[in-house]
Amino acid sequence: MTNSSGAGIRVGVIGAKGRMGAEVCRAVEAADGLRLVGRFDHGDDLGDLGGADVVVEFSVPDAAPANVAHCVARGVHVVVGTTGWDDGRLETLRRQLAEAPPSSTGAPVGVLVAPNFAIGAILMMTFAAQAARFYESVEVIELHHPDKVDAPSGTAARTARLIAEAREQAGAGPVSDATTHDPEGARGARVSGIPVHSVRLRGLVAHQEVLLGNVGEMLTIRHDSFDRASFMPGVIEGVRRVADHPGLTVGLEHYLGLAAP
Ligand SMILES: NC(=O)C1=CN([C@@H]2O[C@H](COP(=O)(O)OP(=O)(O)OC[C@H]3O[C@@H](n4cnc5c(N)ncnc54)[C@H](OP(=O)(O)O)[C@@H]3O)[C@@H](O)[C@H]2O)C=CC1
Ligand SMILES: O=C(O)C1=N[C@H](C(=O)O)C[C@H](O)C1
Repeated sequence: MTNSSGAGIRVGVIGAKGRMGAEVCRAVEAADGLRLVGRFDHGDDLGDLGGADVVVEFSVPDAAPANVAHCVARGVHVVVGTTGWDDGRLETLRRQLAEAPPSSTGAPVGVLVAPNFAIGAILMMTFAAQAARFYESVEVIELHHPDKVDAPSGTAARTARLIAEAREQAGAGPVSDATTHDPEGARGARVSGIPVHSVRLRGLVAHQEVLLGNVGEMLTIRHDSFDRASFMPGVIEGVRRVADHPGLTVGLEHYLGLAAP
């Protein structure tokens, strides 16, 4: 995409003072053909978004829907990394997109909501969904830094959902679990019927294991982000391609040929 003036893609960042937002600002400034035109954070007036063609949103789950709605209502494409997009929020966003004005090039607005931009995490989710139907037991363990405000992680919630969908399509039954007494919640959360366990530990960044078990064997699929740099190629790819994907896309895998279009 180039904008109407042909001067590359003008990019705004919401949540620009945060851990991810600051990293995204650096990555945009270093990327060919992208120009950082606005940094916005808590309390800032988003206004005309600095004239951005594409906004990258990394704030907090309770703020992201209003920020994205602001962009969409102004015909600005959005790449969203913030978590918390349940079915209700996604449905509201679809309605907002249906009523949105066209973008600056006249094309319909595109929004990409991606729970994880790291290529390895996307592959982990894809592999887990492929493997899920072959195993009696599946559990997800996500491990993150202790400053993270949401649990389970957006990636774990998405992984559990993809696993559950794959199992349902294959006619696999519920995962085995004889537990009848768990007053402290030691068995973790159930997301789409899949047990999910959240660890918060100083020193960690973002990590996940999917454990799949059968009689006599276990398959472990693990991904580690040791540095937030791991998310940047995916974010930049999203910025470059979001205008070619009108409407709502959930998951960067749809831009990478890893999922049905
Ligand atoms: N999709 C992916 O690949 C990844 C997603 N994430 C997700 O991204 C989100 C941000 O993570 P992280 O950067 O670590 O969090 P941070 O807390 O470091 O950053 C969030 C920033 O957003 C600001 N903020 C709060 N409210 C608003 C608002 N209404 N408008 C604009 N900015 C606001 C915060 O300001 P203040 O602190 O002053 O409130 C803070 O500067 C989380 O949901 C996280 O799970 C994280 C990593 C990768
Ligand atoms: O808060 C984080 O750090 C992360 N959030 C995303 C999530 O909740 O899945 C992506 C990644 O795990 C890092």
